[in-house]
Amino acid sequence: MPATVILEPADRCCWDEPVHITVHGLTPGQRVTLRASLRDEKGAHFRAHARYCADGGGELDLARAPALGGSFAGLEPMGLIWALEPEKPFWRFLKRDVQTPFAVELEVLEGHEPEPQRVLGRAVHERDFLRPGVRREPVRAGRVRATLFLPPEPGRFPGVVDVSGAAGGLWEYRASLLAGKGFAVMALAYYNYEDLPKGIETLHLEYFEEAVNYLLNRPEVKGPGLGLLGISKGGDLCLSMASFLKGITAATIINGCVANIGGVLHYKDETLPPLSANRNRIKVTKDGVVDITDALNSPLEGPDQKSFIPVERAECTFLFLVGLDDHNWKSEFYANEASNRLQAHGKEKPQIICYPGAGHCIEPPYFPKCWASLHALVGSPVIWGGEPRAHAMAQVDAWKQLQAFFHKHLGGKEGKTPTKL
Ligand SMILES: CCCCCCCCCCCCCCCCCCCC(=O)SCCNC(=O)CCNC(=O)[C@H](O)C(C)(C)COP(=O)(O)OP(=O)(O)OC[C@H]1O[C@@H](n2cnc3c(N)ncnc32)[C@H](O)[C@@H]1OP(=O)(O)O
Repeated sequence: MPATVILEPADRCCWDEPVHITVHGLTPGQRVTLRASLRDEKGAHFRAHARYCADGGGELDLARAPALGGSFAGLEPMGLIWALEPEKPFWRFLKRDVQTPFAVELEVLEGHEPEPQRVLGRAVHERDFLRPGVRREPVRAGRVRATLFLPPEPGRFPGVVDVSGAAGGLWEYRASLLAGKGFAVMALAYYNYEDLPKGIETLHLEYFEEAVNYLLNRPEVKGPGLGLLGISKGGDLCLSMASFLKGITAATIINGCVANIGGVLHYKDETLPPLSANRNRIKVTKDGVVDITDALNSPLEGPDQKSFIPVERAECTFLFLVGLDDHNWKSEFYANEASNRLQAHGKEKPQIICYPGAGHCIEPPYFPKCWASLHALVGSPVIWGGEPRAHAMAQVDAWKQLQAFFHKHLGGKEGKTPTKL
């Protein structure tokens, strides 16, 4: 008997939203395997599968039925998405063009055998990166190279600058999704994009200042200050922006470093050198992948203190989101040191939310965790850390927390989101 896959919302939703999957038309207690697959824009295949049993009425509801094994186990209504794994080694799940969705193919297969079985039902679920009506506007203003995303409704919105990690380019997926939640978000490129510097060796905060002023002057942006959202290298850039520039009200740092990283940062007559590293502390795992967790020197010792970002100069409120299994570097230590420095100077204690089992790449909800991939500054694959389920839960919570934080400090909805972890 053919089975019917029912999706709610039907056919499509935004990538950061859950989808409710049920299967109708099975026999009571029937053993089936559900399989999800997706092809990214470079043609790389991602797959996940899980074994289930239908209930006494021949229905399978992923919100009620635990998976009995496969890519994950237990009650995981979104497991088929967050547990997607690349076929290609060291491949990372990324979205390059936010104007097109990812199509997830779902199949219901007969039985629990590991080999392919008869297909009982099938559905395609499209997951969008632009909520209907969200406006996408490329920004080429002065030196600024960015993309601005505006919510569909007319009005003025809390403004956020989104700064990605090292590797450069212009990554829009976080900004486009966040604009769907009522923010005016500018994804900002800062190197390796169009006519911007090719490398990270020398950056000038004046560029970021120009971007901040551009966004603040947009009529759609509710002032008086902006939010900053930075991950990894983007995190230390946001700390520097908050410390040196005017017009910043709130900053969320996802697994950032409290010291300047990768290249020299200049602002007017001040310079922050990059934190130095010791290659002898780089480990190679049993799979032959590089683990750089311990490579960087401490920003509390010797000449490396010059790289410590003077966060005490910042006038804004901070939220640090930390993966406790970050293998890129010591994010918890850096967040605590930022907090210590702020408090030592009489500043407000920042909120630090730590996620056990979460790795370095804390992305929007349901992004499959990447085990290891090419690290632009290292030149070889590095492990990012994170246990898949804990990492997936952290991404859902972090997404809620950063929205609540920005709404609280930039306007819009009030309130604190209690962490579920
Ligand atoms: C034993 C060896 C020892 C080595 C020693 C080295 C010592 C150095 C000292 C180390 C000190 C440690 C210092 C730590 C400092 C860390 C500071 C930085 C912290 C961060 O910011 S980490 C965050 C990383 N960045 C991001 O998250 C942004 C996302 N972008 C990316 O990851 C990259 O841009 C990406 C996807 C790898 C490449 O994108 P792009 O440039 O657009 O891609 P191309 O098409 O041009 O391809 C280039 C290259 O990348 C491969 N590629 C493309 N897509 C992917 C993908 N989805 N997943 C994995 N790999 C991908 C592609 O195949 C190309 O590779 P080639 O080999 O073919 O050139």
